[in-house]
Order: sequence, then C-alpha cells, then structure tokens
Amino acid sequence: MEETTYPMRGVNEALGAVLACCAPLEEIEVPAKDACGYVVCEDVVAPAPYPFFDTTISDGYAVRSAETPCTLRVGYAVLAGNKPPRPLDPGECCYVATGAPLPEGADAVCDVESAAEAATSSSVESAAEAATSSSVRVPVVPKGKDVRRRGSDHEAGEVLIPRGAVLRPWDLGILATVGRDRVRVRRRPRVKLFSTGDELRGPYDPACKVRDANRPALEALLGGAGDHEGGAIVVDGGIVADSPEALGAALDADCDVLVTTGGVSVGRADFAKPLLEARGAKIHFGRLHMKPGKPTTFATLENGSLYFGLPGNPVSAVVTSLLLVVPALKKLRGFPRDRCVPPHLECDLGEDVTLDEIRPEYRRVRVDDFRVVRSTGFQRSSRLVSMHGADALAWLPDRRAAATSTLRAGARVSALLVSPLPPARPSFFFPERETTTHLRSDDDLFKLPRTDLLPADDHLADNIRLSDDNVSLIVVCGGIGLVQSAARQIDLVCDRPAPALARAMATALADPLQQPLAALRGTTLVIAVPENPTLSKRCLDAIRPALHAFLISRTC
Ligand SMILES: Nc1nc2c(c(=O)[nH]1)N[C@H]1C(S)=C(S)[C@@H](COP(=O)(O)OP(=O)(O)OC[C@H]3O[C@@H](n4cnc5c(N)ncnc54)[C@H](O)[C@@H]3O)O[C@H]1N2
Ligand code: MOO
Repeated sequence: MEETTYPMRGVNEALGAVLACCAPLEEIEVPAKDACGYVVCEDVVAPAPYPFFDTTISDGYAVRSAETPCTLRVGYAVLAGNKPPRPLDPGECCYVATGAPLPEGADAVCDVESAAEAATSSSVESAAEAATSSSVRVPVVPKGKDVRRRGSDHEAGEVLIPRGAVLRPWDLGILATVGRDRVRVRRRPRVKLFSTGDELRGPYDPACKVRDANRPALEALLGGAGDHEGGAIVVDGGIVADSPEALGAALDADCDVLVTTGGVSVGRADFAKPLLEARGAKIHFGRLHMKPGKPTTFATLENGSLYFGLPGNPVSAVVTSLLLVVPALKKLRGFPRDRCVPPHLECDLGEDVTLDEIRPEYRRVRVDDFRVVRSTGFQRSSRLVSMHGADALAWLPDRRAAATSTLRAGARVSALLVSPLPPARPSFFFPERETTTHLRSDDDLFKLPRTDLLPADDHLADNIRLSDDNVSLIVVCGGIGLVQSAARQIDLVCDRPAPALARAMATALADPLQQPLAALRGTTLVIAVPENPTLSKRCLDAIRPALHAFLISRTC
C-alpha cells in the first residue's frame, strides 16, 4: 500500500485554512425581488418618513379628542387610498378606514366597536351598524388614540437593513416598502461539481451497479438557499473517468470553487493529489483527523480557483461539505466569519456509544427536545441513509483523547446543527415555572433520556396523552393540594395507580394537604409532586432509587 505523505490535520485547523482563503466576492447589483439570501453591501436607508401622513390603526371615527365624550355627526368617510375632502368641522367626525389619512383637525380615532358600545340602544347596536350611521356617540377618546403618526414606523434617513445583513424574505418586503427595486449585494460563488469514478453511472440510471449519489446531494446542499446550505450557483460537471487526463480537464473549469468527489485516497485509481502536485497547485491539506472524511483535500489551483477534493463515500462527501465547503461558500458570499460555521448545541447522549479507536467522529444524530442526541443508525460512510433524519453531527472524541472506549448515555457532547431542529414535544411549549426550571437545571433525573416534565394545568391529560410513547417518566408539578386537580386528569389517562411510590412521597412530605400521586400509563410512570422546588425535590429524593431502577429497566 502506498503511504500518503500528507500530515493529518485537525478539522478546526483545516476550517481555519479554508476560511483564510475565502475573501468575500465582489459587489453586484441585483433586482430586489431576487435578492433573498444575498448579503447586502449597502445600508438600506429610508428615503422618506413612513407612513407618509398621519393615519389610523383602526377602522373608526376621526375626532377632535377635546370634544369627547359626545354625539358627533359623521360628515364624510375616508377610505385607505383616499384623501379627506376637507378639515373636520366642530361637532363633526368622519369615518376612517385603517390606513386612511386623517383629516386636518382630527387628533384621535374612536374605533367602531367603542362607538357602538357608547351608543344608546335606540341609535346604534353593533360595530357594523356604527360604521354606517350618520351620527355616533363616542366615549372619552384620549388625544393620539389609534393614531399612527407620519414617520412613526420609520423616519427618513433611518437605516432599515444594515450593510452585511443576509437578506431574508421580509427584507424584500422592506425594500419594496421604500421603493427599492434594485439592491447592491455580494455575488454568489459559482461552483462546478464533478463526480469521479469509472464505476459510476448517472444518478437515476435504471440498469447499473453504482449510481452517482453525490452530485444530486451536493448540488442541493451547496446550491440551496437554506440556513445550513451553501447558497452558491452550482454547475453540474457530470462524471469524470478515473484518468489523470479526464481529471485534469475537469480542474481547468472556470469557476470560483471546484468540487470533486472520489479519487482522493491512496488507491491506484486515486489521481487527485498526484495531479494537483504535478500541476503546481497549492495543497493546503490532504488528510484530516476525522471520521468520516479522512482523505479530504483542499487546494488553490493555478487559475486561482479553490478546489475541494472530497472523498467518494457519499456520507463523507456530505459531512465534509457541511463542515468545510458550506462555510467556505458563506464566507465568499460575505457572511461574517462566525456565521459561516454550523451552530452548535451542547446535548446529552441518549445512548451509550462506542468510540473510534483513532479518529474523532462526526456521528449523524437526531436531536430530541433540543437536548438529547440519538444516533441515526449504522454509521458507515457509504451508508447515506445515516444522514436521513440527522439534525446534527455529534462530535465524539477518539478513544485515546476520551481515555475510554465507550461514552455513556447522559454524557455531554457538542452537536453541530445541520438542519432546522424539529419542535419539542407539546409540553415544552408551556411557560416554565419556578419548579420546572429548578428541576430541569438541578435534577439528574432530567438529564436521563426519556423523562418529561409537565405543569398541572387544564391541558395535563392531553399533554400526557400527547407525550411520546418512548417517554419513561412524566413528572407533573402541582395539582396535589386540597382539590387534587392533577388526580382527576391523571386518572383519565392512566391505567393503574402506583400506590407504594405515592405513599413514599407522602411520608417524605408529612403534610396532609400535599398528596403526591403516582400511576402508570402503559409503561410510562406518571408522578405528581408539589410545585414548591424544595418539596418537589424531597419527593423525588424519597423515591430516587426506585425511579432509577425503573428508568434503567425501561432503557434496557
Ligand atoms: N488503503 C487505504 N484505503 C482507503 C483509505 C486509506 O486511508 N487507506 N481511506 C478510506 C477512506 S476513509 C475513504 S473515505 C475512501 C475514500 O476514497 P476516495 O475518495 O478515493 O473515493 P473512491 O475510492 O473513489 O470511492 C469510495 C467509495 O465511494 C463510492 N463512490 C464514489 N463516488 C460515488 C458517488 N458519486 N456516488 C455513490 N458512490 C460513490 C465508490 O464506489 C467507493 O465505494 O477511501 C478509503 N480507502
Ligand atoms: O474517512 Mo472515510 O470518509 O470514513 O470513509
């Protein structure tokens, strides 16, 4: 076996080298409607105050506030887009639709609902009727009520979108609001993408052995406009045969970034590195201390293009694209450096994992409830299905660095997010109370996988029903006092009481007005403890050994 001469580089060092080579591309002007995802190169400044005139934020009556409360004649109506025909006379009001200009003399608006309420039953009975009456009774309307002043959304000269921002869909609305149909942005990089390998056939070829999975995956990843994608203009270069001549022709492509997959390892048909050397390209790194992705190569070509030689194994190609190529493309697009790299989340391992002997690993994981990571299955670098459903790449140290061969469930790991996270289960949408915050941060139970914490409110029964079948333990906070509100809801959804646990907690509390509960719903244990943080902890402490035994039996 031929031994490669390239030193093994750490991923952070490699990322630093990549970003150092990526100077933001030049500025261009694009139609504002096409500017989503571009980095803007100018401060977008409001040319005029907005709104242009004093207007109203409700459908109602423009009044002179000093005259209220009173009955007023409805002199005329102004709809949005119309001009008031004349100033308001004393004793007069006018109907105004939301967004219509206020007439001179008006300094407040009484919405139609309040006018209807203030009216006697003989005159006006509903908001709809009030809107069409010829006179209206209005209550006290303070000066300025429901008035949207000229320039109160933004003043002339205000910076609405600062230079350097990534334009989002709503920013296109802002550009439209201020009448900008073109905007200065940084050019998107042009990427040329090739797959290499004699064994490969077209991605959708019905009769073949190895279909090209890398081009469709990388074209979408590098060209996609999502937060985790590259946002480049990707040109598909097709499949390149395993020969130095064919690869050499590919390397001559005119683009900002050239990406090939395959042929970067040390095999007889792996021509990328020798060819780069022969052509005098500057090779920044040729091997990485990571799994997957070891033979990843990065170079500056003679014509100035940047070159990524990614491994042919599809997972390796995708993972190294996420960690290196997407950040490079973002830097070229003008993103600030800290926004080029995938964000990371500190998570707990949801299961024991065996570490690689030599290389730190980027394991494909899903992230549950923003805190627990679980593997997407068998992690071989040819098995692209391990990317399916992956929200993040969990960084796992190698055995030597970790001084162990296995990381246990509950261990802290850093997860690099590669897609938008799925929502947490419904219970997490409820406002955190003192107890829930306290328990979550302090209690080891909640660092274990498959535990859930619910407040004792009207939604409790529904929330227990909605909890994932995989949840082993649900802790309900409160509802165990005089009226036992949690008991009724827990009864509705649980099949069997667990009286021994309830008794142990009650004994620990020694308070007749606090009756903790315990019941089983299938194999999920539901317990209800006091809301008070000290008392809830006392309950959990009383049954902790039993809970641990129960949770472990559920995990096995
Ligand atoms: N003696 C050694 N052998 C290998 C080493 C090593 O250090 N010493 N490293 C291994 C690692 S790690 C990787 S990763 C691969 C990468 O090799 P290449 O980049 O040269 O890739 P290929 O050999 O061309 O292909 C690898 C594998 O992937 C399949 N493939 C390639 N392209 C595609 C594609 N577009 N779509 C689907 N599948 C593709 C190809 O058929 C091979 O099965 O090298 C190891 N070997
Ligand atoms: O480093 Mo390779 O990319 O694991 O299979």
